[in-house]
Amino acid sequence: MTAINPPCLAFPVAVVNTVIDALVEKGYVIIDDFLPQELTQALRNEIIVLNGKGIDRAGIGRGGQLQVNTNIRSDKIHWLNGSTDAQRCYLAQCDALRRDVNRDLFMGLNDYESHFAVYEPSSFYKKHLDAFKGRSNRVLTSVIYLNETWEDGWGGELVVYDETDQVIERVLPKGGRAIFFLSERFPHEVLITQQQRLSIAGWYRINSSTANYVDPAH
Ligand SMILES: O=C(O)CCC(=O)C(=O)O
Ligand SMILES: [Fe+2]
Repeated sequence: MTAINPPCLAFPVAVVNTVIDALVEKGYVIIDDFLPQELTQALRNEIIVLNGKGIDRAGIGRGGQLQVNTNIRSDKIHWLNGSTDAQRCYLAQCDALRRDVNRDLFMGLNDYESHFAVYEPSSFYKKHLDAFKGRSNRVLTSVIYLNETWEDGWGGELVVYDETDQVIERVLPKGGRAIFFLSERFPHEVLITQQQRLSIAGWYRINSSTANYVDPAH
């Protein structure tokens, strides 16, 4: 595993404020070079090693109701569990962001779950919402991209729609780039990729009495 050097840096205050302001103004934000390069590289190395050993196809739903439906999505995922320095650093910074968001926006987020995702060539994730209104405890979605480079023409863009189904963003999954969006407001899809596409998708969640519902699509 690659050592992280310099050791775990906090997200700069200006970046945290950009996220918070954008969530208030428009409900989403895209930030380049969100993670320090060393951390992006360490996380990328990890997912490549894990993928080499073999990781599972993502399912839809949770627990006993988990189904693998490759018509909807065809990525492979591995949940982060804090078992390496890079994961611990990433999770610690995401948790610090959670506390900052709560402090300023009173969102009451109380945890963050995240998984690596590998989209092999010809993989996709059809249009979906990460949370349905009042039926999920997922509130804020984050996606961090881990490829070193990404070129136009490789496909694999994240297409984000607004509440009236108009395309508002086409995001190239460039390494170090991050997107945050309110989970129940923005339908989105991952277009078919031509190249192996690496990322970490994560969700800030609230505790709620509706937590018995199955979160859609994960
Ligand atoms: O990788 C992306 O750009 C988005 C992935 C996604 O929508 C999800 O995992 O729910
Ligand atoms: Fe999603």
